[in-house]
Amino acid sequence: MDNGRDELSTVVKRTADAPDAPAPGFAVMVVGGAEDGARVELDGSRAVPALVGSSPVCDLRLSDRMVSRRHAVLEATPRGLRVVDLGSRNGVLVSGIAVGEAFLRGGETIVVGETALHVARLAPVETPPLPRAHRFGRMVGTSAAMRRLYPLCERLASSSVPVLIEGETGTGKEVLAEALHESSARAAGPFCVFDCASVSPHLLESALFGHERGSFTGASGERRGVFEEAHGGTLLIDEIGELDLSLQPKLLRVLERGEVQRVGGNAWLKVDVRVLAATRRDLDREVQAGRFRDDLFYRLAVGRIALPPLRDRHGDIPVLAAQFWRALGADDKPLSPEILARFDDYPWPGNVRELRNAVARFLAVGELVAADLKADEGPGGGSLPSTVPAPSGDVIEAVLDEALPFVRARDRVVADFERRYVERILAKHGGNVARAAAASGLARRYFQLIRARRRDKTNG
Ligand SMILES: Nc1ncnc2c1ncn2[C@@H]1O[C@H](COP(=O)(O)OP(=O)(O)OP(=O)(O)O)[C@@H](O)[C@H]1O
Repeated sequence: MDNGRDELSTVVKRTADAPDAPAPGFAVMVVGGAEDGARVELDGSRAVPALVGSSPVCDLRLSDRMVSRRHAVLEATPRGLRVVDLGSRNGVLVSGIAVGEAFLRGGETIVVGETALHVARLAPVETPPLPRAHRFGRMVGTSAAMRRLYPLCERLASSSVPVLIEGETGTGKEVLAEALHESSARAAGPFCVFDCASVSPHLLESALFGHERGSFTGASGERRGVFEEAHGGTLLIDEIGELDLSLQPKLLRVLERGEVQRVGGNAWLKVDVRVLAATRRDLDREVQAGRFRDDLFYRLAVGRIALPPLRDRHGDIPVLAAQFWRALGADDKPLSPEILARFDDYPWPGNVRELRNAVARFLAVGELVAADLKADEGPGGGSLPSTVPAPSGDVIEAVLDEALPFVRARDRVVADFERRYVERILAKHGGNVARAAAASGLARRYFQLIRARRRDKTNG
């Protein structure tokens, strides 16, 4: 497996509060101590974040023993240099005051552990014009935030290095992973997705690496793991932040050796797989908190892309809504400006997925479902249509036990309800879709849509 970190160590990350205007540039320099004079520059046009800490992955690596492995993150934003304490042991001081997060203008001194860092603002430089591309594969977006990402996506697609894709739920991490695969030299090979959150912990190892017959109770036959399935292609390990600490060294070994060992087996099997990983967690914090191994992070994040939330993609909502409107089978009539304006005003906590679902519901029902677009009800406010009956307690309990974020938990409950509902009503009507749709009181097109969505999820 290729680990061309040196060529492609670029990290592009945009944060929730970074609008489209280019950010000013800053230089942060160590003053005194073993690393006196070491500096990092944060390019305003690309908003490149930098890690400060004692870990080898850090852009500003400090040998100060009072500094945590991942102590703080620095990022150029239009509001100034953003400094965030990553939960360090000894905190971050700006001009003598302890801060969790602060925006600096330049001229300040940041103290981490016993090390002082001087912040200087750089003179503005001419920034290259944004690329004109409006999409990367199936991933659509005309906003500046998205267009800034496309050149990096192109570069990463043409290499075989592991890539870490970060972003809130529904921002399109899986779409991007597939687009990277499809634009790569591996496009003719398989694209496999493995969701660490959907497999129970005791089956994870066998699902990833396979098992030999009789290797544990219930292993009646041998089984290939997803690494073997993805041989010659790309494997997306979704929700990598959920991977149990005990399995992380095993995954690291596979990435280093390019070989897997099935559970209960002795042989090492060669696998040619490009690994992409996705997470909605802040892995920098997970590493700092000791829940994710630094060395595994280093292996996975050779390339790193953070997808911005939809609320920061200025101009993308109408483009995406129109695209979904057409793709979901609407006739030639475009979405009305009133509906687009209401979409544009909404913060979309469930991001592009929530927008797609809202368009699908609008298409099916012909009007916005009353509970949709109520931004004041908290994350995902009210996008559960009022026509959906309460799911059974066992499903809710199971989802609650997983302690997922609200939007994701709600999606799981609705998904489970939809699957069971469709199966039940189809069975009752002998598999006849027209009769099942009529009996459920849904337009046939909407019924088919739910059915296809469930099938996609089951296959995916
Ligand atoms: N930029 C985009 N262009 C077109 N469709 C998109 C885009 N981003 C997301 N989508 C659509 O939004 C939905 C959610 O996307 P996806 O599953 O890739 O999100 P995700 O970030 O992986 O979500 P999660 O973290 O919940 O797994 C899909 O239906 C996908 O097709």
